[in-house]
Amino acid sequence: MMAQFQEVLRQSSLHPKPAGLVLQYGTAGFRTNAKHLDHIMFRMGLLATLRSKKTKATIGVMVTASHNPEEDNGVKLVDPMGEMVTQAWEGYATLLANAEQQDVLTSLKEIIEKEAVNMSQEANVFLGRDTRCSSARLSQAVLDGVSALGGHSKDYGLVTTPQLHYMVCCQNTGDKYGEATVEGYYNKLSQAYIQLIKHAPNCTDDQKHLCVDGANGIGALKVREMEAHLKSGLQISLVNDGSQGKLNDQCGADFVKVQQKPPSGMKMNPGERCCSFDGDADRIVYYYTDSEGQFHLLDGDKIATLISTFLKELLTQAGLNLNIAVVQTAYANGSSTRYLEDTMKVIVRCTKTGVKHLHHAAQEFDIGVYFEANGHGTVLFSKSAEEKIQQLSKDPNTDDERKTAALLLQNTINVINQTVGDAISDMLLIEAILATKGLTVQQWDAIYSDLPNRQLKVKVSDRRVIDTTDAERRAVRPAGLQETIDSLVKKYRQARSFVRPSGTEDVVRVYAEAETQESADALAHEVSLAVYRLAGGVGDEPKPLH
Ligand SMILES: CC(=O)N[C@H]1[C@@H](OP(=O)(O)O)O[C@H](CO)[C@@H](O)[C@@H]1O
Ligand SMILES: [Mg+2]
Repeated sequence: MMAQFQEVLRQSSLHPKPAGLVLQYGTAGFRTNAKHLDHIMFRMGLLATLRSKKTKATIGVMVTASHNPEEDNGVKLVDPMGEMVTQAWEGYATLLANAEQQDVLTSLKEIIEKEAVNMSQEANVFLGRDTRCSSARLSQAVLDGVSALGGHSKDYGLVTTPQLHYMVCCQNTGDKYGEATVEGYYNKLSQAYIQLIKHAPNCTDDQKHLCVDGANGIGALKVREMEAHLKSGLQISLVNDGSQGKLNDQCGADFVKVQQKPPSGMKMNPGERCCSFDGDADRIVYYYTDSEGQFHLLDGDKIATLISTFLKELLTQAGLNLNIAVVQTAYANGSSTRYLEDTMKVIVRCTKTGVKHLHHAAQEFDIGVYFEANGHGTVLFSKSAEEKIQQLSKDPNTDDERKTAALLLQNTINVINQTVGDAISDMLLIEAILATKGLTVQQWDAIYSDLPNRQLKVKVSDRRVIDTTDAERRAVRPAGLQETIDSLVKKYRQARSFVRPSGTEDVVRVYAEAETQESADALAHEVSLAVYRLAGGVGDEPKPLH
């Protein structure tokens, strides 16, 4: 053990921490300019190795900064079942990341002791990275961390974030979930997709066509690889494939969602289905322009509605009594929540922002559909739900209609990456649903109409002065803020507004929705002013939008 710690010390000195630099393991891991991350990567290699020893399972490390600019990078840890690393270890990650150079061993030993990690246990770490130019170098730093503690590693190289989550889950379930290779991933998903679209007999080549914006990132590379497996079941036109443009620059899911406009490079014919991935392909949004040239966005809420409608219909056809819930955050459009509750009559849950919260809430149901409005989400099936579906599909006494529904459900399960939101998997599921239901993108969009909404950011000196409750929908601090928001909301029809400190940026986020865009904009502005005045705004006072 002594020799091992000596090796950690030696290697750590090759990955020095800039003195005084403090970073937090935030909503999506560590994320900042790539030049500050070498020591973080090395230390996350160490931590992943400890986590692997502790759980006696393979742990994943993904090097990516998702939708952030090309100059940034970041790292996320993946737990044994492919989920985000558990909260206590996020704390250890922050502790280890911020230890000054001479304190690295002390912090490491503290974690080992607190978690009673058996250091003679074998460790295994899976590594993946996105296409950023800093990612290869930073991946090497992670590998150095793993080897310093004597762990084994497998470097998958360029993969999407959800692909890495998938590999970890496959490995730790003894390949029950699938084969832990990129090829295995393509085979499982594409075979399920091909089975699903067999139930769409009249699908023309036109209907099979989809424009994909790859955000000039890893998703573009992986969609290309996947295409051959789909056997023309989907005709993809890929733009922003990384051959020219810059990663996430004027393109990608985050750009399209926030700017509410198409990415550069996308030529859109009226009514044509288009979608955008983000920089690590764990988010997707759809959109089209109508015959008047008006842009229409179909975000995570519309996706959750489409998927849950489809699943609910199949459950009815199959005669299966399984509960189904949709998990959202406060950012979900009020129209979607109302439609889900009142018309679809599914259970709706609201959690705090951040995928891990949604994922955990979704685990409490037979079938849990979760999506953030920005397009990050997936569907979870409980073990017993999967078993019931499987039994039904094999039962010789089941009539044809029920059997067909059960088989569709089974293929739906197989096309979904249950470990985490996955742009490629979500795309295949959405395409299969539209094809089997014979829906155009306009018909999907017309299921309900979004309430006009606006998101703004306010700079304050310390965003932690804002404290929220009720899944971030109400502010309990500073005094008077919630009362002010309540009285502003009362001025507008169908209005709702809330504020919360961002977990990834140094800002307070303001959300407002109302009957008209003018009202939503005015309300967002007035609430921004209230935040600025009551929560220590810095810089210029927020200006009205119009
Ligand atoms: C309003 C919004 O879109 N917030 C995003 C953003 O979190 P904030 O805590 O709001 O900065 O980044 C998270 C990580 O990618 C994502 O999970 C979340 O949905
Ligand atoms: Mg992402």
